[in-house]
Amino acid sequence: MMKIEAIIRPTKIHEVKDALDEAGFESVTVTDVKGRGKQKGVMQQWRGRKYCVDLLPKIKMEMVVADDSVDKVVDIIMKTAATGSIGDGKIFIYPVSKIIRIRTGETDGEAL
Ligand SMILES: Nc1ncnc2c1ncn2[C@@H]1O[C@H](COP(=O)(O)OP(=O)(O)OP(=O)(O)O)[C@@H](O)[C@H]1O
Repeated sequence: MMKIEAIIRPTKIHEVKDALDEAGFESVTVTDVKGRGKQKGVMQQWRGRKYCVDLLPKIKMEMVVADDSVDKVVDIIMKTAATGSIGDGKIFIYPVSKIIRIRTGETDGEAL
């Protein structure tokens, strides 16, 4: 079991979520976050004055899936979250040691 954590543009969340849902990956945790990548924010202008917005709003999606689903989920996120411009985001993948469904006590694959 692997956890896929994707930091994406807020404007892309519905497209990504719908595509994952259509492929049978409906379980997800979504959080509003702020962050920055290599470009360290963006310059903006307000009333003639320039200022740097250091931390940009992003969406963090977290999904735990079976090992053999990782490539498929990553592929869907790559295809739907990309615009080709800087700030498209990043995907981090971690191993998960245990899952427990609180309602039934089922574990691991049965609790996915
Ligand atoms: N190394 C990192 N560690 C933690 N969070 C990161 C890391 N890289 C990116 N992020 C998160 O992902 C978001 C989007 O990253 P972003 O796409 O700007 O990365 P990048 O490396 O600058 O790539 P790009 O050149 O495509 O912009 C950031 O705002 C931040 O929240």
